[in-house]
Amino acid sequence: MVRLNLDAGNILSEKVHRIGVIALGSHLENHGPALPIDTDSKIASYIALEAALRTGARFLGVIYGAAEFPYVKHGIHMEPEELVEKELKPTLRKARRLLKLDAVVIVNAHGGNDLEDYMEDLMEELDLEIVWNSRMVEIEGPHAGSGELSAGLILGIADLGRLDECRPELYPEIGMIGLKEARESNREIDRAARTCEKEGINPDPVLGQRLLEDAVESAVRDIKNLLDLID
Ligand SMILES: Nc1nc(N[C@@H]2O[C@H](COP(=O)(O)O)[C@@H](O)[C@H]2O)c(NC=O)c(=O)[nH]1
Ligand SMILES: [Fe+2]
Repeated sequence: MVRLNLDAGNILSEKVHRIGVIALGSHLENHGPALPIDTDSKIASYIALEAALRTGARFLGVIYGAAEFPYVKHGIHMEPEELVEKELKPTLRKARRLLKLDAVVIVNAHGGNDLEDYMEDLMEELDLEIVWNSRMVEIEGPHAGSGELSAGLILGIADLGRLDECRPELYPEIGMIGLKEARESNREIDRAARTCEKEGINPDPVLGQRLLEDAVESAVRDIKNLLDLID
């Protein structure tokens, strides 16, 4: 049996090898003409990878698939139960077994992944400490709005040459301004839509950097807290 060099690399401590960081977003979701359909997965993956690089935690990649409320129709999504049972649970089970993990931080960057209430049972069934981190969704503001576009600008996935086409009458998903059913069904979405209507879409690299840094530092804090938790 090979003895691994657990003390090597930019690690917080040898225990950090037992903590995984996995990204969860959405790969198939319209974000207007200036951002790709997998914007949420790319933002989540950046945050998860950067947090792993800064702490030495295991980067576990990205989950395929995403959930969404039925009244939000801007992409291709699955039911939350299906995402948990068919994607998240088997992936975490395999990671725990193969990498001998004791804990995982799930970095979510898609507003429709309303999975926090599933975490308790998941921890129980997998005998795994799990932290659900949705910091980016909490701070970015409206869907495909200034916040997401600015983060996309920093990641190099935003096409500002198409900014003049970023009009809700052409792309109703922007700020969810044109998603009538979603706005009538969810006060949060309606509020975000009204903010977007008022403020417009303004790409700002300083805002983008600040949002991403805030989200990465949030995931780093979760990893540090888990280090104190696992013995
Ligand atoms: N997709 C859903 N989003 C939201 N909320 C609003 O959208 C963004 C999330 O956009 P993403 O592209 O990152 O998914 C979020 O910041 C909110 O402004 C929902 N509303 C939740 O309360 C939702 O149900 N689905
Ligand atoms: Fe999303």
